[in-house]
Amino acid sequence: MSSLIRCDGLTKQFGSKTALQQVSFELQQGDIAALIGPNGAGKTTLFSILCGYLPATGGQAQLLGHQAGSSALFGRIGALPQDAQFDPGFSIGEQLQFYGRLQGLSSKAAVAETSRVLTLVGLAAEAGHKAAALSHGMRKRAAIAQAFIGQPELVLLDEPTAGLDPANALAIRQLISQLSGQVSFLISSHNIFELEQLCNKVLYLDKGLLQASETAAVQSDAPHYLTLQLEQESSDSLLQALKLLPGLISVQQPQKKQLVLRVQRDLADSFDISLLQCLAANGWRYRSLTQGQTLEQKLFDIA
Ligand SMILES: Nc1ncnc2c1ncn2[C@@H]1O[C@H](COP(=O)(O)OP(=O)(O)OP(=O)(O)O)[C@@H](O)[C@H]1O
Repeated sequence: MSSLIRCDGLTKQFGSKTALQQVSFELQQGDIAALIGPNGAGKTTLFSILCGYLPATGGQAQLLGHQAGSSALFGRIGALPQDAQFDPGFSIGEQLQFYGRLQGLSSKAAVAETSRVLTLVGLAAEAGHKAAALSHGMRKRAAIAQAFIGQPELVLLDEPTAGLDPANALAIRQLISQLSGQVSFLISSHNIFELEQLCNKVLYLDKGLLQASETAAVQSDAPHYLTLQLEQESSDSLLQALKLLPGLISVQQPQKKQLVLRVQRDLADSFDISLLQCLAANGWRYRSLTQGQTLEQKLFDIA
């Protein structure tokens, strides 16, 4: 298997501030890797160096066998920067076409590619809209669409689900899952749980240091966990309704407003959808729905 990303002793200083300290790791083609860490850990700095937006202060970063920022990587890598913005003066479609032209596509190919990537993220009908006319979730999906223009081999997504509601976040995870096999991914997030199902590698960064680099090795038959934080206390009728959902193995109630659901892994995606539909249909409001319970515990023995 050939190398997807290889970093050796990567260091980044901003004046006296060390954002990355001797970071070394290697990912292989086909990997779907999670880059996890708290605020200020250095995730965006690492992304920016890999994308060629920022030079490293020391060490090496290679993607697909080339130095980060090399012209040989042009068109082979797609990226969603954390603060991706659209120009308010042009429609989403016009901007994606322009981006396609910058990648060297003909006008006709740029139009076709824009239509392909907007369809991928479920926004084909919104091509003529300006960013201001789209919801936050739609803007995020449009920015993700941009990262897929030109069919890159590697896509870097910095916080692709930040600020999205559970249904939109699920749609993004499903898209990534659907494209895995054709595209390799490096995805950053604060939340290890939401990437648990998607990723086969985990890089854990804290204070600029790579604390752990692990193979996730989630077994295909291991149960999937969901933590549901309710706005009100749970009730018997809610528990009864949840028990009817296909795929549920068991429910625990660690706190009055919190439920931990154990779900069959092969039904996890359809379970998420039926759970959200069940909550909406019964008017049960929830504060958050987070994925998983196991991976961080495996890495750090928190349990
Ligand atoms: N341009 C800059 N100038 C000075 N310091 C910076 C700069 N960019 C980042 N830093 C510092 O480097 C460290 C790492 O920041 P970075 O944005 O990479 O973290 P992060 O893991 O992406 O955080 P978050 O999850 O909050 O986005 C932080 O201490 C930050 O203050």
